[in-house]
Amino acid sequence: MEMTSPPTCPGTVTVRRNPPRKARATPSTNAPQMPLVPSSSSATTRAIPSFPIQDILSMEIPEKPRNPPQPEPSSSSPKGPISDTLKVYLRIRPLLPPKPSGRNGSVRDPIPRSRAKNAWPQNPAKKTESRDKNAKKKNSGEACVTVSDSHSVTLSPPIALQESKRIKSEVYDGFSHVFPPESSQGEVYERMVRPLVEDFLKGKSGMLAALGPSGSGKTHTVFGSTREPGMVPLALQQIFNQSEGSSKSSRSFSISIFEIYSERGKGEKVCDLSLEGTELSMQQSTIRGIQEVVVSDAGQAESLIACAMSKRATGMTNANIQSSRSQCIINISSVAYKVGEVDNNAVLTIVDLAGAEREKRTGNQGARLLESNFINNTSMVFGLCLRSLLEHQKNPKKPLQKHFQNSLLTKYLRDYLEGKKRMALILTIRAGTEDYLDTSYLLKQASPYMKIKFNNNAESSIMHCNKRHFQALSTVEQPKRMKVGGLEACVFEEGKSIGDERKLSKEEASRICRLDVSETATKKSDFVDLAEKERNHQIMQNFSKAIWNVLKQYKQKLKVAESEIQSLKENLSNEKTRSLELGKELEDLKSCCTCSEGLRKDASLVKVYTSSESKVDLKGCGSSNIDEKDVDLHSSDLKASYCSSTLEKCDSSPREDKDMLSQVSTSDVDAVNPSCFCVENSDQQNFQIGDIYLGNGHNTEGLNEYSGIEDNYSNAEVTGYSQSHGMVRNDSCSSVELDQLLTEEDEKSLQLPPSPKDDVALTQGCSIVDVPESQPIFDASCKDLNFEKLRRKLLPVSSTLPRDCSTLDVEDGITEPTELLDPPQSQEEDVTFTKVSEVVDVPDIEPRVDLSCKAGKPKRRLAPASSILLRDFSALDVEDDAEKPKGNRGGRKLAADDRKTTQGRIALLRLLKRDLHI
Ligand SMILES: Nc1ncnc2c1ncn2[C@@H]1O[C@H](COP(=O)(O)OP(=O)(O)OP(=O)(O)O)[C@@H](O)[C@H]1O
Repeated sequence: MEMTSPPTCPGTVTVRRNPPRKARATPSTNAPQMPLVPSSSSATTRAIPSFPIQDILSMEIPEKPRNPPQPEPSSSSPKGPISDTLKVYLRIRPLLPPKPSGRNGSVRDPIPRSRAKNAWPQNPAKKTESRDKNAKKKNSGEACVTVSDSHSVTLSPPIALQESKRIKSEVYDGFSHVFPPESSQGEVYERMVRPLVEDFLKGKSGMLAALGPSGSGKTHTVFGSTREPGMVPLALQQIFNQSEGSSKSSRSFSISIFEIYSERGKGEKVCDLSLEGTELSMQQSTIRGIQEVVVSDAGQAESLIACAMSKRATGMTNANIQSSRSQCIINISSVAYKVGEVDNNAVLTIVDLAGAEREKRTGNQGARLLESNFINNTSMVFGLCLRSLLEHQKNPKKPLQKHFQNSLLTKYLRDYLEGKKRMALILTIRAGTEDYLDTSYLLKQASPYMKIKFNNNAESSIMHCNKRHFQALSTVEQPKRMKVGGLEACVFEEGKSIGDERKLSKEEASRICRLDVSETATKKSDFVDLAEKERNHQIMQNFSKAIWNVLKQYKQKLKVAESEIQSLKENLSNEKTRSLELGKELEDLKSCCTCSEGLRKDASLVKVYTSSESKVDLKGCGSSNIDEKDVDLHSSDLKASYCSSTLEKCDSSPREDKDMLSQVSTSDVDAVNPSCFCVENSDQQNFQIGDIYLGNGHNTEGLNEYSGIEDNYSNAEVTGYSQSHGMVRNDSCSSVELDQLLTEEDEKSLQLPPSPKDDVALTQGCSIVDVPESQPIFDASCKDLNFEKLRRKLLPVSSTLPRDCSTLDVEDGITEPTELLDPPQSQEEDVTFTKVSEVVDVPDIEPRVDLSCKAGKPKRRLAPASSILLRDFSALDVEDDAEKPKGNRGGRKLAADDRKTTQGRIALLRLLKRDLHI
């Protein structure tokens, strides 16, 4: 019997919580979904399909953009290319050029020159001399450029510059490849162009450009010769050979070729070189109207290009027998002619630039020199764009400069110069010592990297001249200074960091001057000044714009000012007109004023009753034509008559009533009597009243008699009007109302005796003007007189009152002027008011005031201005005036004799009248 043990229970049990993960099917694969199979192996084996290896292998994977094979991948090193889109190659032209026979086999030579007119220099002797000179230099065998390796070269200065210890060697690195002088065209093509052509055939555009100084081998490299075909023929052969060999499709290509040139340096033009050579236009980066010639084989393409090159602008210079004077651009485009095949629009562009040239090297003059300026300018702009692209590729943070806008060439090649398309640039240089500056300039401009082994003052001077171009390259160099006073003088100053400063001998200086300074100066003038000119042009343009704006603003301001001036002129004219009107008004007013002056000049007189009596009663005069009211003068009137400074014009009327006249006292100054006193208000005729005393029936003897009396009295006392007495200036007389002067209080104060003699009637013939000589007549304040109360009769002549007397109130007085002042017997009696500033001889007498008569004229009116005159008249001693009647003693004394002299007075008056022509 056999015993079996029970199965043991497992100690731990693993429980799987999460469901088993299932792998998600990959959509990209076409692998079929593998179904879930049972766990049995047989079933599983049947369910698993076989791996679709054949399907996977048959799938077409899209081709990725493939970079061209790098000949020498050394991107990690500075010696390698800095970018795939820009590759810079360097080719060194051999020092000893091949014999001319080799040149004859070039592509251009068999083609006749259609532009022989561009040949330069014209002087064959000079041409030969320059050739010999260049040959000597070339035969020197000295090289300034040595190839360090396949990516770098070393540029060594000439010996003269090395001796100065200021020109040091420079290492230029980073080239995709450096082609030594002995390199062939094929090598250049294989390494540089073939990748481009392959990419082009694969649908990728690219450009090959040759850049270098004149005569360095650009054209030779690009086009080559029959024996040494250049890049273009080699590329065409590859293109068409590969196309023919392609089994899939047959392709054709179109070729367009044009040049950018400048006639005599005036602007840039684009010319089609393919067929007719018509002028083209360019918009943005596109050439309008260019003709593309479809070629089917390499021979056809080469002949087309050869024909175009014959039309290209070329010329002879000292640097190159057949120098290119334009920028030549060849475009090879792929054209699909099979139905259904899509054109990839790839373009292979090959550019042969005109080489930068120095005047000293080329010997260009005139129009050719202008071409040189254009070429140098274009080359410089291209170099600036290239430099900017190189710096941007080294440091993407550095923005690309917009130099491409400054020339048509760079505009057209913008995409390449901005790194958007692939470009292979080959720099061609010459290795001769005489080419050192040109080579150095180009390398500084276009080499990816530069390392200066030694401090080089000459280079620093160039760097200084082109510091804007090579700022990135001058980081290592020590700051140096160099004074270049001109082509003849060359004095170097070593930087402080060097310290081993050594003074140059004259020979060294002159040699350096020959080799460096002149070259530097020329180079500066050729290359650097172009940028300076461009910058100055921009500055001046902006400056002129600013000035223009300022001028515009000033013009607007000027317009505003002119409008203001115009308005001011109008206002001024208005003011002038107004002033003229005012002047006229003033003249009118003055004419009124001049009336009084005229009165003075014309001896117009205002007759004033000068009766010294308080009241003149003509009733008894017997004068038939004198009314009582006309002569009824009060004492105040008398005073007013004095104030008016007028004197009666004496006139002895021949037909006077003798009765009346006889009653006139000798001393009477009868204002009423036409033969009374009259005083010319003119200054010229002042006379003593004593001379005009009336003498009734008296002859001159009576006058003499009177004269004797006069001795006892002053003239004023006798006559009241004497030349030697008070001169009355009534110009200052203001409005005076005499009645106001003689107020009642004044009258009382006057205490004039109410003597009946005061009221002298003419009939009594005892009216005497008793004026004391010691009393002033009137002061200057008695300007305006109120004749209203005087009841004075004015002559028509006196109707025009002086202006200053305008305030005279004569309304009441001017009632019957003619009756009073122009009696029938009287010849002329003018009573005038004296004018302002009129000097009138007024007798030094004091008017007597008949206060008794004041009661009969209670009505008094005070003019507003008279109040002022009251103050003026305050100077008048009224009390004295009141006492004046006492002074009549003389008059009375004379009155006693008047009767005796009446006849004589009349005669005297007549005489006076005759003398005065009154
Ligand atoms: N690598 C080279 N090998 C032999 N000969 C060369 C080479 N490079 C240039 N030459 C010769 O030098 C001369 C000047 O060359 P090329 O005309 O190409 O200069 P370039 O740079 O085009 O001048 P330019 O800018 O004035 O047109 C030509 O006669 C050419 O045959």
